[in-house]
Amino acid sequence: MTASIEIAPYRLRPLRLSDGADIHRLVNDWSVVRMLSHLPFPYPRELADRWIGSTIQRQSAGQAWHFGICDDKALIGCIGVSLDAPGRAARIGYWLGRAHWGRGIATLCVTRIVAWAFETLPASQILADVAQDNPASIALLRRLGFSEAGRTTIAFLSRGGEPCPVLTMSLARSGFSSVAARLGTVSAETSADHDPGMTPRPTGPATATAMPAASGAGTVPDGIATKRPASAAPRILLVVAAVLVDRENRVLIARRPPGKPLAGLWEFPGGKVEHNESPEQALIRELHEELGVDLSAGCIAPLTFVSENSGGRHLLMPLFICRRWRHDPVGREGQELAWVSPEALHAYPMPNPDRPLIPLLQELLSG
Ligand SMILES: Nc1nc2c([nH]c(=O)n2[C@H]2C[C@H](O)[C@@H](COP(=O)(O)OP(=O)(O)OP(=O)(O)O)O2)c(=O)[nH]1
Repeated sequence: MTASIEIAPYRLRPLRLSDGADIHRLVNDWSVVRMLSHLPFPYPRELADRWIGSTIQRQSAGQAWHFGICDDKALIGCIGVSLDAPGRAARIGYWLGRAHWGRGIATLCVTRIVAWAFETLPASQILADVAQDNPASIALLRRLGFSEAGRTTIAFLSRGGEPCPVLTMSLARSGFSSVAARLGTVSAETSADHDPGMTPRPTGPATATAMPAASGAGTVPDGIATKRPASAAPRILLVVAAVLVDRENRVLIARRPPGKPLAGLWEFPGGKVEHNESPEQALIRELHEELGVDLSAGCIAPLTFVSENSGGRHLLMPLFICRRWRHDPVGREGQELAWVSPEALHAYPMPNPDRPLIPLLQELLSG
């Protein structure tokens, strides 16, 4: 499941079926809905539920990722990305309830989701379609490095089907560094934009428009924002993983579920290290979330690490080994699990960075 993303004081989290009433209340507002091409106005309550259902399906299919934007009290908007079929381009869309405009929230969220998309998805560019009469959103995207890639006309359902001129803005993966640099500088307090921030297609809660995310280039561990010069090396994606070894010296691997990048490949259980977490804390959390396993009273020892640059991002993955834990591992996120002898690991397709680990484990655990 896609994790929540903290961008204090806000939180981006996957949408839930129970968000329907909030989404309806926020979107059924002319000043918001007029910038969303595929929503009728008035916006019927049941369309919000249908849209949330469709976003959940699209995420499972690995087509789109939508997040609710939440403050400390409630959901205040949505943001998401959808991938085109070849996985080359991701489209971003977002909207905020009117009461939340003008505080830099859209800038903060779009910046973070662009970073997330480039670190997570395979797209080489991110696109945004913006009504030409939405200057605040156009300005926001320009500030983040987007430039005009084309002009078209889209019939806006919200405006009674009226054809409206739309700008397609794009940001290439190679331009990502300038966005990433802003991650360390943009805050809700310091960035005062007008952010009605809405691009018409992607995030509208009426029809199931997908939100994608891009892939493996610039990489920021979720929640870790650092400043760096635009020309610096790729960002580090800090992931922690464990080799759980049973009494027969078999190791546990998990299959990445549909909807995740690298779906279908087998990996060592683990995940991204979050802000303010040590690798050990992240490992204990991830294995509890993913497998229901309790490592806290066990013994986890550093084994080796992976350091590999691929597709513009740099994966740094401390790998721990563990022989004692509480509770039997179960695939709590629907992922397939397998206990495999080190000699048999070659038969399981794994992400490229894991391949050098196989001979190491064979040497360590066999014979
Ligand atoms: N856990 C794990 N990740 C690996 C391995 N090899 C490898 O390249 N990776 C990469 C795949 C992903 O790009 C990244 C892990 O990120 P992830 O998205 O699965 O992390 P997560 O569990 O926090 O996922 P999510 O909640 O954000 O969806 O590390 C491995 O052996 N184990």
